[in-house]
Amino acid sequence: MYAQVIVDVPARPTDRPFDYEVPLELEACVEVGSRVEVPFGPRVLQGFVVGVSAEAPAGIDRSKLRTVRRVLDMTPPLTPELVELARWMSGKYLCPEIAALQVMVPGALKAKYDKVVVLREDVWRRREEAAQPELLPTDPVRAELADWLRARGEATAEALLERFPGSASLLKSMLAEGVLEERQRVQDRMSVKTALTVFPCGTEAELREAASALPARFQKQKDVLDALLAEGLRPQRLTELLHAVGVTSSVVKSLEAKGLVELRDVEVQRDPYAKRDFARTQPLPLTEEQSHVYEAVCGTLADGRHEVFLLQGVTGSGKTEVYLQSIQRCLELGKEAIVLVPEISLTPQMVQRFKGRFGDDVAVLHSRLSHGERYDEWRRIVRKEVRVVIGARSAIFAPFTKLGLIIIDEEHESSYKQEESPKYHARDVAIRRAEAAGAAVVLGSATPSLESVFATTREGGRKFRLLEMHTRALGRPLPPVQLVDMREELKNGNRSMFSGALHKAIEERLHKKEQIVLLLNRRGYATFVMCRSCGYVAGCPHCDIALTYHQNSRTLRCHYCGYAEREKSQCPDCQSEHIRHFGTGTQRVEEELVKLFPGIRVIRMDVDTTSEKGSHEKWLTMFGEKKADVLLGTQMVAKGLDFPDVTLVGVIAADTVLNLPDFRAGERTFQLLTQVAGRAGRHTLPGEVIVQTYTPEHYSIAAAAGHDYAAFLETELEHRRANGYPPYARLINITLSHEEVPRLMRISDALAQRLKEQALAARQSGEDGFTFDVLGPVAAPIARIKDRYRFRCMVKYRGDAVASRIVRRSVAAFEEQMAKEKLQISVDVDPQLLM
Ligand SMILES: Nc1ncnc2c1ncn2[C@@H]1O[C@H](COP(=O)(O)OP(=O)(O)OP(=O)(O)O)[C@@H](O)[C@H]1O
Ligand SMILES: [Zn+2]
Ligand SMILES: [Zn+2]
Repeated sequence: MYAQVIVDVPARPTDRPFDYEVPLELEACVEVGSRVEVPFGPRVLQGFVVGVSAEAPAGIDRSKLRTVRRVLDMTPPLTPELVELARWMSGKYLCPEIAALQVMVPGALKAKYDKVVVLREDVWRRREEAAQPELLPTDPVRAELADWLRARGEATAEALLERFPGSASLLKSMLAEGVLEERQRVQDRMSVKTALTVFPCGTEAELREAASALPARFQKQKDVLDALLAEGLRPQRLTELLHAVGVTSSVVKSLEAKGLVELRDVEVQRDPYAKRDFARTQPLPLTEEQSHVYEAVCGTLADGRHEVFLLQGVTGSGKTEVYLQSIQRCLELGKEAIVLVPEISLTPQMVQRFKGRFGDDVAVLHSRLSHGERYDEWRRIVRKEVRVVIGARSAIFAPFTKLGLIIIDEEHESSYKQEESPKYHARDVAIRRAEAAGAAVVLGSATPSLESVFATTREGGRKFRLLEMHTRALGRPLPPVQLVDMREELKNGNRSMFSGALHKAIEERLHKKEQIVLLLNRRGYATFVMCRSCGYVAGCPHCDIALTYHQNSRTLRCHYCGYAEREKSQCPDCQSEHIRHFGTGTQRVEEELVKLFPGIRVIRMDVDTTSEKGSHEKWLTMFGEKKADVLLGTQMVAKGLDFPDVTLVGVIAADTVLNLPDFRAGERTFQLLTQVAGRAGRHTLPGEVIVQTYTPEHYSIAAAAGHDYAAFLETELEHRRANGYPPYARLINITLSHEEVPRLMRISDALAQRLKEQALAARQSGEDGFTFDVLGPVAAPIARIKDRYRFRCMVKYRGDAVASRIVRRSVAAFEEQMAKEKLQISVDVDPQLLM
């Protein structure tokens, strides 16, 4: 048998399958998707099997083929379907195939390489037999060490020295002789967690008898047996048993010596939700709008067809209940389901809703899990112990084999795009995967992305089917939104960050004991340090970006390279002392709230207060228990939260995102305002929203205030069409970086030139149905990071396959330069962030 293997070297020259022979004894465990250890040049590497065949590959000298050394897992971590998906990702996102395969398995399975020592039996025997015995080294440990190693197969040097203390020089000389050999080995970063477990040996009657036969001085041993009997002879973890009975392990060891119990290592599942009880919930009777959507999805599920639905439902319309019941149906049909939610809204509330409905049938995958927890959740999927997975972006790679339904909640979120290689978009990967599996996809949002809405229109080719829900499930209207023009406030002498209207509204809520959500959009709102006399702004010496002020440590830090310096008391340019930090961080809002409303209880949620594991959850639980009046935060308070007593939502400044150099700025602003407004008045109490802004006339802000998606869409599409931006075209960002500007400029020009030539060549060779425009090169919006200058070419294209090929070929021409002179070229297909 032969295997085609993609090896763990993420570089272009090795980005293809290599052929290996599979030894007979491994044939049973090698399949497409297996992880193997193979020799590669002088090294040993991890690789993934992407093809197997009974015949030797044509045109290959069999005697030259090297063999697979080891299969790393009994069950392949990937399915053939995922291997195929990785190939597609590599083509679409222009990343090495190994990068796509690696992103599909948990971090714990990423290879770590270490060295082991093995005994060369042939050399050993030759020496023992041929040599004159008097010339052989006489160390008595020698033979012992060889025996031990022979029995174990292999051992690390540390293990050897631990077993044979003081034998370092022996080890060295045996290696020099060639009797021992050092080999590289692939090791998993994470092993399964095990715990010593006590297994009672014998029937209940036998153990009772044994217990009573024990002499009185063995009372402790009796206690242990009694404890085991009391638990119905259930195997128990050693530590727990010792703790419960109050004895030491020697007592259990004595029982083991008597053959009454046995101690064995048993795998322990790290279940992050183990200690939690989730109250089981029943399906709610659906509203008319909900059942309309549900029926449509079920129809497709029943047919086992692939179809993409765009579910546009206003905030609070009950999309989650529709997801839950659709999944229920999917499971009844014997299939599996994946639910993607943005990391930020993977809150306990969301997890609770899914665990509550499906109990242990759900695995949860998110980045706050430890490596080990994540690995264990993932293996529950491999072992088919769960049929539903809920998680952030990478959960799309859950190794299911009978996928029936993929749900993507808040489908417009830019966090579905991975910003490092492979730079994939989970929405597009989901659709591709569902297509191959014959599964349905539901994209849900109150504010769908323009790309998705466009795909439901005639002009967009009606690729998705639009389903709408216009009313809230609990019958409340959407809350009225009041826009407050902050320029007017300033004119009227109000210099506070709260307008008169917001101030009054907060006061009212405090009086009525209702709750408040305050949003401070921090993007573009970082606190920077500026001199009031000369306008000097403290910037990073290595990156073209302002330093951010951190109050806790009184330092200025660069968010790109980590550079830090002390707070300044004097302007380095003009020596003035009027240098101070500007901008409104959440901390400052909190301070002001406390000053204006004595006794107010504020929960602040931002990167600073949620970095600890579980803190997110702690704050939200506290807020849910009404232990605070205000939930103040960044984007993370805007989404998915469902608290009945929130009746006021305030936005401190709506325009902070609008001025970013990104064509999606208007879209992002509309989405954020609509989402956060949606947190108010979701249950029985009526809600109210106050949005403070310096540009109330901006169409994004005006449309959000009117809950008018259609108006927003019309204006925004107009802009996009006029400028040739998505959804009318797609983009590829090619960023080049180098330490020297003139060199970088020359290379960038050459790349742009080559892109144009390749496009022309494609057209001349008869390719059509595509467009391909090259913009730039220009300096990137952040023109320097870590002392490397950055230039950018932007490609606007239509026609995926051709465009990818053109870019791939053009970039390939610069490979040598990339290797030789520290040029970096990074390609981002369908970029979400343009910085
Ligand atoms: N059929 C129903 N009957 C009764 N209550 C319902 C029903 N469907 C949903 N709800 C309730 O309505 C509230 C809002 O629902 P949900 O949170 O699912 O809305 P959503 O559409 O996901 O909103 P958002 O986009 O704002 O997150 C929840 O408290 C939910 O329990
Ligand atoms: Zn100055
Ligand atoms: Zn920097």
